[in-house]
Parts: sequence; C-alpha cells; structure tokens
Amino acid sequence: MPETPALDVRGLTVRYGGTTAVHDLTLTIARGETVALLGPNGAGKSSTVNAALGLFRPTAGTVELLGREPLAAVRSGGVGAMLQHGGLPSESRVGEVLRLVAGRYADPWPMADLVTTTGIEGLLDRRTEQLSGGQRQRVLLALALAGAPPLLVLDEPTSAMDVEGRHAFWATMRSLADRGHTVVFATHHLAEADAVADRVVVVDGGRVVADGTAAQVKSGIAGRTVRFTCTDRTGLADLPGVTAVGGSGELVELATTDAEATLRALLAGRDRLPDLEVRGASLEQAFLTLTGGTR
Ligand SMILES: Nc1ncnc2c1ncn2[C@@H]1O[C@H](COP(=O)(O)OP(=O)(O)OP(=O)(O)O)[C@@H](O)[C@H]1O
Repeated sequence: MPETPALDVRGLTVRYGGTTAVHDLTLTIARGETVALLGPNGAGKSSTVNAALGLFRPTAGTVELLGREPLAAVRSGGVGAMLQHGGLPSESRVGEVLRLVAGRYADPWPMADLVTTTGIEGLLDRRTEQLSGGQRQRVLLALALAGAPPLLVLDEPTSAMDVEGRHAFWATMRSLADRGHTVVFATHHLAEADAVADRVVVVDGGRVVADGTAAQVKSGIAGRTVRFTCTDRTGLADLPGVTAVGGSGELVELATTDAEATLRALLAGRDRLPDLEVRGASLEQAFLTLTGGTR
C-alpha cells in the first residue's frame, strides 16, 4: 500500500465574513518533501497553514496530516509547527520551557543535539521576554522540533532573522530533509524558496497558481530575459514575444515569451547589439508574472 501523504488538503475553502482567503485549494505533499508555499501578502498562506494544523474549522474541505485528522496528528506528536504569531510563556527561562515541552513527548529529540541544531546554546538561561525577534524564532523552532516530528509546518519562519540566522536556519532544514523529515514552509523570500525547497507551490488569491520545482515554475511561466545596451527604446515593446520592457539608463531588459523571435527582430533592425545576454527568468519574474505584478 502506498504511504499516506504527509499533508493532504482537498477542496479547502476559508472565509472570514465576506473575505474568501482560501478558495477550493487542493494540495498533496509526500513524505520527505521540502515544500515552499510562496505568495504575496494576503495570498492565503497563513490561512492554509492554520487550517491544515486544525487551528480552526475551514468553511469547506478536508485536511489530513500523516493520514490522520489534524488535531489527532498534532496531539500524537507527529507535527511540529512554528506559527507567525507563536508565543512563548513570559517570566520563564528558555531552557525551562524547552525541557517542559520536550518532557511531554515519549521520544523527544535528544536535548543537547536539539540545542546545537537550532543554535540556541547561549540562550538557555535567558528569560523569554529578553530575546530578540530572531532569537525568539530559533527558540520557537527548537520547540517545534522538540518531539522530533516527521512533519514540520513553518509559517514565515525566518522573517525576524538576520542573514546569518537565515543561513543557519536553512542549513538545519536541509539536514532535517536529509533525515527524512517533511518540511512545509510559507515564505515571501523567493531566494529561500529557490535555494531550499524541492517543490514550490505559488499561491495567489487563495488558489494554487503554480506547482513544481523552482526550475519548472521559472521555465514554464516567465520565459526569458534579453538584455543589451542601447540608447533608443523606440518600438521595443512591439517586438514579437516581448511582454515587458525594463532596465535603466542604456541597459535594456526585455521579458519575452519567445527569445528567438525577439532576437531575430532586434537584429534585423540593427548592425550590433552590445552586451547582449539571454537569460532564463528568475523565480522573482515568474512569481510576479503569476501573481499579477507587485502589490
Ligand atoms: N482573522 C481574519 N479575519 C478576517 N480576515 C482575515 C483574517 N485572517 C486573514 N484574513 C484575510 O484573509 C486573506 C488571506 O490572509 P492570510 O493571512 O492567509 O494571507 P498570507 O498569504 O499568509 O499573507 P501574509 O504573507 O501577509 O502573512 C487576506 O485578505 C487577509 O486580510
């Protein structure tokens, strides 16, 4: 029998009064995958994550985590979560909170390894209210990992971390993925999704608008970029395949769905095209194309 998925969301709809945050969303994540839920502000990522964790009953649809109903899966210790507004008890020390939480699991992550894996060695004697935003996020990660859960669900886990903290965090996530854990994380950080996730699910307006490896999302959607330098931009927007004209000063960047046709037309009208480069689209371009531009 095939293994049950880590996360199985079917027809999920979440409404808050008159706002539909998630619209008939279906998503299956296999065990061992590292998946980024990528989308602009208000896309419905947190609503999806919170409904998936059973934090509220969705308007419609079903969710199973590790083949079980969400609350049962969470209670069994199968799921570690790090939420956007996750809190820590005040007037306690980090080490106390961590030991308390770890003590609730039959088979917790060995404490010394948990502390080094999450980089909180120096924080154990700190009071929780004295932590910086990034330190707090690391402690929350340690709490999420305390039960050595096979599935980790993280909502913008690095939003308060500095660059170094982010690198350390993602190195931890990669080592977890190598050990067979499933990691699902919501993010706006395109570079992180590109570098860390083996699958990128782009959400916009509460719907999945793309789903694949970062390379597939990039190649399937945004086409290519043709760059060169020139002083006269007349007619560039009308060339075949061109969907946008960008760049600044003499540097021209043409987004195109058909690089060959664009180049042929460009070269037909010019003797030379200085500094010519043709590149695959970045995940950022794909993201902007998919989600209708910047907001
Ligand atoms: N408790 C709530 N009550 C009313 N509307 C809400 C509530 N939570 C979210 N929304 C709305 O639902 C939509 C989706 O919000 P959600 O927080 O799921 O998006 P998100 O992709 O996680 O955004 P962000 O990246 O900004 O965290 C938004 O329009 C938001 O304003």
